Parts: sequence; structure tokens; C-alpha cells
Amino acid sequence: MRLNRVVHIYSIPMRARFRGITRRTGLLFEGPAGWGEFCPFEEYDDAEAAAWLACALEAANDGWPAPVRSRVPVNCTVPVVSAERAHEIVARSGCSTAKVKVAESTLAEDCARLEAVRDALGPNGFVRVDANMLWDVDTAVAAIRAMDKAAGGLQYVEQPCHTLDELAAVRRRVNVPIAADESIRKADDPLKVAVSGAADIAVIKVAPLGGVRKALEVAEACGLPCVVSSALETSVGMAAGVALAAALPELDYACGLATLQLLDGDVTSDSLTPVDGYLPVLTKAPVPDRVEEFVNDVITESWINRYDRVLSELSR
Ligand SMILES: O=C(O)CCC(=O)C1=CC=C[C@@H](O)[C@@H]1C(=O)O
Ligand SMILES: [Mg+2]
Repeated sequence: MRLNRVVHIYSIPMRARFRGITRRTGLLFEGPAGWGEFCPFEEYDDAEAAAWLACALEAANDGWPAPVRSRVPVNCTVPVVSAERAHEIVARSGCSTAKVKVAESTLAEDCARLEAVRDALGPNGFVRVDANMLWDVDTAVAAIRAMDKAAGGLQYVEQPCHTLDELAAVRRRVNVPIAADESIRKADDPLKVAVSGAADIAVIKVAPLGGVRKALEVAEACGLPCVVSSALETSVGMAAGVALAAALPELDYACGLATLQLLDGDVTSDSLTPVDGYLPVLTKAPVPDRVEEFVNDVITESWINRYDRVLSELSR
């Protein structure tokens, strides 16, 4: 689909640094079925960005498969912030599950943050952590044991190490369940990743996997309980993640789709923010009616060029 109709390019500041970024940028476009969002992270090459464009084109051209639920439970996401700030984020979220980013600060700081998160959630909440592949096996085993104690029990640990073999080795040595994220979304062929011996839970992300239909196939192929997580989209792209969570036959865990709270603004007045720990399921993405607040002319041309290049990559 050539970009010959209205498109918007946005640049929104993050409230706190997250995965090394302080602004989120992307391109929004409209098709016959609604709005789509193309927002691969800036360092991704055109080959990696192709799945993200396929996801946006699915939303704009085809729409999504029918949902089997009308709302989706979500976790709040806690960046690397002070223990006091973490407490505040969780207490204000209305969510009973919190996912905490770890391994980027010291073990003592991570444990202090986890204690604060447990305090904010109370004994019945769920705490999970994401290490984004930053540990080796021995470091992971020691850190997970310490964090499990500090958090008063961890629901699972997401991607403690880089490879599937390392995940399997950690999994044999700790009692906390292991979730695979990068092992799936960065695989050459996500449909063929043998995650079952290495992980207990699959994290699936709609944009890196090429759209709702593709992600549903990946979920089925990996044969594990799934958690749908965002890629820090605005509400336009987030609606596709919610559509995926809504279409999964089983949904046993809260999903990482409450990340609009990490952005300092949204492109629409119909923001996908959780109420009492749930997001509503929409049939199409909300209309971006507040984009002028985040327009950035400096990056417009480079995003349009990127769209064109990635579109050629997709049709190869
Ligand atoms: O899962 C969540 O709670 C929020 C989403 C989230 O953590 C992520 C979104 C995008 C990029 C990633 O570094 C990160 C993740 O690793 O899961
Ligand atoms: Mg992750």
C-alpha cells in the first residue's frame, strides 16, 4: 500500500528511560479497515522492521480476527526507577500484576524495588521480572533466588539469558517459571522455535511477529501459555496487541499492554488506559485525533523513506 493518503509521524517523550530510549517515534496511516501504526525501534534494520509493517498493514487493510473475550487483564510495567517511584506506579495502576525491569541496576537496587512493588500490590498480587537477556546462567540463578525472596514470590522471570540452552539450564536450577520473549520475537523463524524445554510461558508481541494472525500461529506452534506484551506503541498500535490477546483461545495471565503509562502523551483522545486492571477490546484502532501535539517535522522524511524501503522489503 503506497502512502498516498493522510499519514502522521509522531515523537512522544517517555516518562522514564525504558530499554535505553527516551522518546518513542513512529508513523500512523489509514487504510480501508482503519488506522495502523508502524513503529519499529530506530536501530532495527529494514529486514527486522518488515514484520512491524505487516502488522500495521493488517490493521489498516484487513482488520483483526473475531475476539473471544471483551476485555483483557493487564499488568503494570515498572521501569528502572527508585523503590519509592516503583511503589507509586504500582499503587496508582489499579493492576494486580506488576512486571519489573531488572538486571540494569545492582541486585540490591532491584531487590529494594521488588520489595516496594510487593508492598504496593499486597500479598495476593503477582510480581514478574524481565532481565532482557542480561545475565549468564550462574548470575541468573543467584539473582532469581534473591529476587524471588525480595518479591515475596515471583510469578515468572522473562528472558533471563540470551540462548534457549541457557534458559533451559536456568530453568533446571530454579523453582521460578521461565518466560521466553526475545527467543521468540527475534528468532529467524518464530514458528519453528523449540521453546517448550526452555520455557514455561511464551511472551508474544504482535508487531515483531507480523500481525494478529501470524502471532496466533506462533502462539499455537509454541504450545505454551501465552502472555501478550506491547512494543511501546501508542493506542493505535496497542489496539492490535489487545486484539491478539482477545483472540487467543486461552489467556491465563495478565498481559503487558498497559505501557501507554510509560509515554508522556498519546495520539488519540480515546486512549487505551486500563480500568481496574483491564483494557477493553476494540474492533479497530482508535482514530489519532491528537497527533498535532507530537508532530516532528525533522523526522518526517526519514520515516516516510523508511516506510517505502520496508514496503519493498516486504514485497520481495
Ligand atoms: O511486558 C510489559 O509489561 C511491557 C512491554 C515491555 O516490557 C517491552 C516492550 C518493548 C520492548 C521490550 O524491551 C520490553 C520487553 O522486553 O518485554
Ligand atoms: Mg521482555
